[in-house]
Amino acid sequence: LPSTPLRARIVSEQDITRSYDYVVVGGGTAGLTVADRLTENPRKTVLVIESGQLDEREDAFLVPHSIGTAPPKYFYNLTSIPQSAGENRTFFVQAGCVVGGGSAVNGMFFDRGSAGDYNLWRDLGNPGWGWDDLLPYFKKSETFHPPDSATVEDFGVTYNMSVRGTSGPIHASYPPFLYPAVKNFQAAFKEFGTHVPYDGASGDALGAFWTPNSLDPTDMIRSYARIAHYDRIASRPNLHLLTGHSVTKVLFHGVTATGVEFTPFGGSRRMTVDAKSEVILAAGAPHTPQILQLSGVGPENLLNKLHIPIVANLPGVGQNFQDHPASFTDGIFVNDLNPSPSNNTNATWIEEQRILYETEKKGVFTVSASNSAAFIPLHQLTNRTNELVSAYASQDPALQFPAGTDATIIAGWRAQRDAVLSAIRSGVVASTEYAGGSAAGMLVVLEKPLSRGSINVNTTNPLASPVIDYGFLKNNVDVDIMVEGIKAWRKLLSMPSFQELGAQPTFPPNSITTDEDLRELVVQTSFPSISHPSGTASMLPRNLGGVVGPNLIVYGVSKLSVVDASIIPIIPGTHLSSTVYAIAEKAADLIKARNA
Ligand SMILES: Cc1cc2nc3c(=O)[nH]c(=O)nc-3n(C[C@H](O)[C@H](O)[C@H](O)COP(=O)(O)OP(=O)(O)OC[C@H]3O[C@@H](n4cnc5c(N)ncnc54)[C@H](O)[C@@H]3O)c2cc1C
Repeated sequence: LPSTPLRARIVSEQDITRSYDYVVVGGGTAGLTVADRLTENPRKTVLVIESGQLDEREDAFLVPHSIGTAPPKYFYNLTSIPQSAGENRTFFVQAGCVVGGGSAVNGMFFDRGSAGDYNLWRDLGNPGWGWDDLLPYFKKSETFHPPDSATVEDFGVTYNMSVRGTSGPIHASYPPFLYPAVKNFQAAFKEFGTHVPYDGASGDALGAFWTPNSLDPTDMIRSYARIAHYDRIASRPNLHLLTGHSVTKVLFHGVTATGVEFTPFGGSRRMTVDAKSEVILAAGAPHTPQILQLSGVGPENLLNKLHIPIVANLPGVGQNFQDHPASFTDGIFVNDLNPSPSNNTNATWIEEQRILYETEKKGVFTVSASNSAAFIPLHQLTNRTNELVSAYASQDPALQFPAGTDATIIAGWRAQRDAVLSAIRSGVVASTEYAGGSAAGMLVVLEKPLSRGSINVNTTNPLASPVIDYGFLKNNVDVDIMVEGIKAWRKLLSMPSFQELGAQPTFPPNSITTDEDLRELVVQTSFPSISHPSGTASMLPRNLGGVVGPNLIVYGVSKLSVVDASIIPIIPGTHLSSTVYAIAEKAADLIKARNA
């Protein structure tokens, strides 16, 4: 295993001082990024409180090939409520409970959305949050390492250094190993008629393109918030990280946040600490709304029901919950190339590859998620775009929510719906991602769902799980678009470059032909999440159900901000980690500026 020295210093309860300039709640992707940037000023003190522990440099965290194998102790035990539009199935909600949060356990796919994705945020009432505004922060967050010349020559990987970062803390690079069938994936999309962006990170993430991983090419290990934003700076005396402790609520004097209450993870003893300048919430989309609601910031009727004293009535807290639902497809390549993912079941080959990784940092152990991406606008998938867009447009927003839903939430959905439909019509956002690249089976992912879920507390016990409702497939047009995605995948397999490999679909089987039957299959077998929870403290105007404004300060209170994936108002067509780093980099600048 890589032997980078362990540098992290964590503090114990006894080391904590009475007050800090900033208390950051959650030492995950966004929280550690913000804490790093704020402690660049040696006169500012920061305490990060994190429920999880430091990982112990297990392969599961560091070795790309081991993604998805972190033991359960590094995850929260969260399950959704039964999803009524998904045959009442419940789903495990993946959220890392470890220093680094999602960045420690994710699939290391490191891409960005299209300019249209972020411009939707800006145009919904968030000046300063469009693509042009965020690009400098995407760049600031990363150091991009170009692929080696063999990869460029063999696979035709293209990249544009002018949109890449060259000195940021997170390393973005290509593994020195790619499965040969990835070439066929890229070629098949071209034959299908999709656009091929030169670099998907340029704001043009519409089509089939190459994308790096969050991978440090020096050691060929995961690059993530724990190493990049904590180990790297752990010796700063103005930064304290308290692990194994959970924040139970934000403390207020009137409507001014003054600090937090916290407890040993899973324990009952309560302690408090003061924040002189700001309490910064970065507990991730599942937990940030829970903390807000328990602190008295949330929907009035919910708080009243639980006898939680109201600090600010904010109906949007915990609403507008989004993720990327996906359908599973499968198939075979009768004439598969060698090596292929099926080699991973060959013990001899794997042992050779392990040795290759340990000795030369090469081979399949450097591979995490795929390096090819396909994010396709709706009109490239189907000729039913107008019909599907009209079906969404004719829906009554009020009918999307239970009776009694606050009018601002309904108005917010209507505004999002209209903006998304206009973006779909003009083809500036992707509707479907095909995740995979080296096999016939791919995840068909819905990028712009219009179903919305919620995350709410149903008890005042801060250690209980919140009630997680994905709102999965509640909007029937989402199902239609997933069906179009599966039909297009079948067509894709019939393209010459996939036929060269003898591609044959096995699931859904060819016997399922009608849209009606495919709809039924989607309802029965698709799932609500590829671990991209977002939107639960949305950055939107207050009259549209927003929780924070473009300055990320929570409405109705002062000295309290949110900086994690919760603020995303409309989920972008991308995996979320690089976007969360960019949000956090921008958040840090906003916080620094207002507390200078
Ligand atoms: C399994 C998985 C696979 C993924 N794959 C990819 C991928 O391949 N590519 C990609 O780009 N994105 C991927 N993502 C998504 C991406 O990693 C997340 O969107 C991103 O990390 C979220 O960052 P965050 O700061 O909002 O939350 P997190 O990084 O989850 O941070 C929240 C932190 O707060 C802590 N916390 C929670 N409650 C409390 C409390 N009460 N007190 C103190 N601490 C608390 C948590 O323990 C956690 O460390 C994946 C996510 C997961 C979970």
